[in-house]
Amino acid sequence: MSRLDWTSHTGRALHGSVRVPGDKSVSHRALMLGALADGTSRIRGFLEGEDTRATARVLQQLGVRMEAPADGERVVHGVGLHGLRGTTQALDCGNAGTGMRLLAGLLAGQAFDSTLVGDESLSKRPMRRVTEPLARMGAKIDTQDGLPPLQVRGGQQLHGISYTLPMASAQVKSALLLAGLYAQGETEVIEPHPTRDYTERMLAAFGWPIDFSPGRARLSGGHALRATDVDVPADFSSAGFFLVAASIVPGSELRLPSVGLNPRRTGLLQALRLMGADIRIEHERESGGEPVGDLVVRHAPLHGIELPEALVPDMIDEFPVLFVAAAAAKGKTVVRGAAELRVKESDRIATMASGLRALGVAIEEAPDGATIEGGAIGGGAIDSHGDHRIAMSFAVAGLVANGAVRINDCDNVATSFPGFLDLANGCGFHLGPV
Ligand SMILES: O=C(O)C1=C[C@@H](OP(=O)(O)O)[C@@H](O)[C@H](O)C1
Ligand SMILES: C=C(OP(=O)(O)O)C(=O)O
Repeated sequence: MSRLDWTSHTGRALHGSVRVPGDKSVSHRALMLGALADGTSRIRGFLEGEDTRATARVLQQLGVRMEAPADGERVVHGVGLHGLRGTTQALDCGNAGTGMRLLAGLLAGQAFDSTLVGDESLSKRPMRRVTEPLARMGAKIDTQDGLPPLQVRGGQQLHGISYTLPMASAQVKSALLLAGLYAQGETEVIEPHPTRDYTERMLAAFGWPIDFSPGRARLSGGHALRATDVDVPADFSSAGFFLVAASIVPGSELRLPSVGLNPRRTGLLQALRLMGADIRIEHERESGGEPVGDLVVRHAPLHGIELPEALVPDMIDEFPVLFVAAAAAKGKTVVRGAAELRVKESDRIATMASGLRALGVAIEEAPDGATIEGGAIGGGAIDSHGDHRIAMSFAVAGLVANGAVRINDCDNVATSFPGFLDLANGCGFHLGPV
């Protein structure tokens, strides 16, 4: 297959209003809960990304009818908690860790067998973190040495457990809560550090009794989900590329309307402010049970920081672009406590370190982070390793580099951010296919 490469050049100052697409985490969950609900749910602001479309296709393979009346809209005809139909076909989650891990929990309680598969990158990502606690609940899931494909055996009676997560992971928490819908008794999940709570909030919105507070969630089986409409906010992680871009390009000012501001997602905002960024929140409001607001970011000189470790789970997907901000900042930035980055779509510590080094940036890797010497970024060629966030982060680096930045293998940007190229060029990037 031919791979799409991009080149990013310095352009003009960034200006305008950038409407980034819908939140990926919320879109996956809205499809899943809509599918299991009684009645019809309408999702607005749905992310038309490859990850979330893969989840939609999997649910359709399991007998859920869905319509797409417009771009960014889905009507999901729920089949009820016990209405999914098994299929002998493999269920392809594409590139999405979220899709596969949440579906593993959801499928563990069904009466039928299923097989979950993924692309090359997903096939290397650890699944024992979900299969082990699910097995404690009575699930039977076979893996290839802890890796996909997952063979989920149906017909198992699950029972609730109390489980303390060994790592901060909203995906593992959510997998257990979804299995908990089918379990006898109570399922409790305790986290070492609170993570995004979309599953908990959305279960409550679909009428399932759930008790949750930061770091803890508890529910019992034996209830029903009631269809409800979901308004998906714009994805803070997608906004993150523009927050860094406008911060580092002199003369820039961007407005990012209606961005989801769930506090478990906005660690990058705090990190950038600690570095000296000028980011304002306007029109803060609530939409669909989630805080949203318009972000206004202006250029400001950034300086290096020692990133507070407590922020790490709240910005787990934003490290690639934070590394670019650190490379463009004055002084040294130290990141620790972020070992989870090594098991994302790529090893994001290693891919960022090799990419930044190729652009002449001094960066030292640690097992759980990196130390980055800010200063000049040069031109050069980097490999995204098929990782969407790495590709977009280096597109941002190109804005301030002393020469063109060539980014290999950018097809995967469509997994989380379809339309990135046009939105970026519309506000002043100088980015295009090679
Ligand atoms: O629950 C979710 O929607 C997600 C949780 C995070 O993964 P982990 O649970 O592995 O930290 C994040 O990296 C991913 O992009 C989306
Ligand atoms: C890690 C990510 O997603 P997932 O785990 O769903 O593949 C991401 O989008 O950065």
